[in-house]
Amino acid sequence: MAIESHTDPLTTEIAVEQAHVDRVYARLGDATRSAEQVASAGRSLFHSDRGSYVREEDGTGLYERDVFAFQAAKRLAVLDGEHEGLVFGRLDRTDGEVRYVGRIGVRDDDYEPLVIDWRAPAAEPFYRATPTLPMDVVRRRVLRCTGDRVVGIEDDLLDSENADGELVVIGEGALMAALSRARGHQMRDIVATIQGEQDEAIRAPYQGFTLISGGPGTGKTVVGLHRTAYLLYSNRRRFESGGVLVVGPSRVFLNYIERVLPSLGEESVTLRSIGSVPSDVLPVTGERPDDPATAAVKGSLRMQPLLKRLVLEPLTDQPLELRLVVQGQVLVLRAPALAGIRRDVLAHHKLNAGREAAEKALLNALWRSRPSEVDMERDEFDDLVTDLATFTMFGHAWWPTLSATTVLQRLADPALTRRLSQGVLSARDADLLSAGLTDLVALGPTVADGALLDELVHLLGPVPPSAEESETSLFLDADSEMSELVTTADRLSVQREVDPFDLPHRTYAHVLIDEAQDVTPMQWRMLRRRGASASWTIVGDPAQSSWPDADETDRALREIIGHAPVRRFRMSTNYRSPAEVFDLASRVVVKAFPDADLPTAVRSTGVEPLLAVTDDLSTGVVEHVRDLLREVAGTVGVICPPDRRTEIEADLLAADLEGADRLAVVTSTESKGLEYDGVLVVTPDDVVAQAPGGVRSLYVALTRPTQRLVTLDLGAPGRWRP
Ligand SMILES: Nc1ncnc2c1ncn2[C@@H]1O[C@H](COP(=O)(O)OP(=O)(O)OP(=O)(O)O)[C@@H](O)[C@H]1O
Repeated sequence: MAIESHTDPLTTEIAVEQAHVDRVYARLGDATRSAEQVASAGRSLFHSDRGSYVREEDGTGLYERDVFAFQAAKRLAVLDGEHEGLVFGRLDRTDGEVRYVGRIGVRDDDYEPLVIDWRAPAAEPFYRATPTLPMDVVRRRVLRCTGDRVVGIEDDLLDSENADGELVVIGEGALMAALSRARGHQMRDIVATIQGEQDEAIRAPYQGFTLISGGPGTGKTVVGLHRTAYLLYSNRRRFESGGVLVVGPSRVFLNYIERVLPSLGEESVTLRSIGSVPSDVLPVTGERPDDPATAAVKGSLRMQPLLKRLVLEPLTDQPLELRLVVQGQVLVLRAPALAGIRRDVLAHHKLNAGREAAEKALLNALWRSRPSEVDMERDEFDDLVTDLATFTMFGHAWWPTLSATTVLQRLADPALTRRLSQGVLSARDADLLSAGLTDLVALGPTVADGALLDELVHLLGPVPPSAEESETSLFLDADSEMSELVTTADRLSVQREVDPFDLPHRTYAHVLIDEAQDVTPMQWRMLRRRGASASWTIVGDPAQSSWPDADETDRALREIIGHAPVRRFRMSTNYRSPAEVFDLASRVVVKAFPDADLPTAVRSTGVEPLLAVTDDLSTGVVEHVRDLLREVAGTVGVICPPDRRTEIEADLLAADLEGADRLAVVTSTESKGLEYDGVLVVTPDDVVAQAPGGVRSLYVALTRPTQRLVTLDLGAPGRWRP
């Protein structure tokens, strides 16, 4: 149908862009069909180490453009058709050239670009050009698409002097439109509206350590994820074969961010919650929280010497002497001799790898202690002794293979813990630790236990597979698998042969740590094992930290960094919270932490936060949640102290609220990194009292809303108010 001249400029421009988008999808359809034929013929020859993935570099027998189109089509298949279009940007340049920018690159039959991948250097001006530095761009256009349909356009005129008189400019800017959109349960990519300072961090070279800091809502998480996609694009061979690990604070957080990388066309990344990082060496993962005081002990570097002592501590039910009969003569090794052998062997071997050496040392000691009546050659003596059932049984009992869980569980005994932790932990901390380990076997490890178990695997050496089986069945439950997202990279690592004498940690070529301010010193040690020769991106905001000893965690991080090159980026704009909400949150945090890095909120809604007081918490919560569900189109979060959660969940369930599928009840710790359109913070004073970070945890809660904030005090205005 011809476009009528009297249609409005938006309709006309949409039709123009739709025509180009149609060409792109048509090209992809054709290319996929022909490339699949070529690829399936060539697959047996060029099968890559990534399963069904034919590498761009491996296409020796395929025409380069076919491989290219095949890759593009494969990536297209993972895009979320309902939300995200393939093409999202257009640049009109001063020289008249038009470039389209998309989630992936697509070329036409003549290998001319129809769409440039957003990560390619040619797409850089899309993110960096400004009216003061237009980089030869006259107009930047953001296309809003639903699947393959163009539904909206937002333009920025960057160089009015060089603009052709016919150039149409539409909309008030894509960023504001994107920021005002209702939020769902999952984070979206921001590929169409990445801002200049964010782009610099995204495209920074991979080597060494890239540290990204900034206050709440400045896009640190989303920038980290886009950087991951950028690194995979720009160094695919290195990062796809070496693996990329993304670590976030919790399973809830992973669920929240899990769509972002696939929507950018990247799937070969391993996402793990901090509690599930050791799942490569342990059959269990930790998602349970500890109470803040116990978590502080478990996360501290003081645990390191304690665990070392624990590994050297003989088991209580170990035999005290070895006694056996050879040629009618009794040979005996008593406790001091056994202790000496144990010490010598452990000086050179990890416990689980030391059994053979221990047996040899026992044979040596027995040989030396034999009475003269024993008359035989050394070889004969060794054969005879090793065949004795007494000797074998002694070996099992005296030098058992130990799992990390079995060893850590010993610290649930307060007397042992107090003795072993002398000079390292106070008596109070030792008791907290013991109490915090009583449920280790019954309930599985806590998040903080994960790093302790990992340290123990490191100290003990892995349990050989045959010995592991009985341990494995202890905890495996449906839940434990959900704390990580299994990707191609994981599946490959599972297929790896296990060498019981080799440390089995999976290592990665790049590691991205989000919410790094909450990583404890013991967790940093655990992470370092996964990225010993990796490059790192570390994202965080100290003002949102739950960790009581900032110096200790800084030290642990500095130790990881060593002399590697460090690059720092600071994000300065808060894209999440309206100015009215962030103003309140900043006043709360600076009262306790005057050095907090406060960004500038980019958006204002004109609606002040509502600071409410109620005499009846149940009624108050239900009323305010009902109002919020009516006022915002997207999600509503109720952020409460841990001890009120069950009661609030029950009240909300009983109230049968309309729109409850948009509603979530979380603690401030769980709300880390998440956001909701409307937020109700219940009894902020209790949040301060019960959460590990005190006022900093309340600051996290107050900075979660994208639209509305309500706080609810019980009985009288709270002490938290600025
Ligand atoms: N350039 C952008 N365009 C559109 N949306 C953006 C942009 N940058 C950030 N956002 C949005 O701002 C919100 C906050 O981003 P993000 O969660 O990454 O911030 P953060 O710095 O990690 O926050 P916090 O420290 O509070 O967890 C998200 O909804 C994100 O999509």
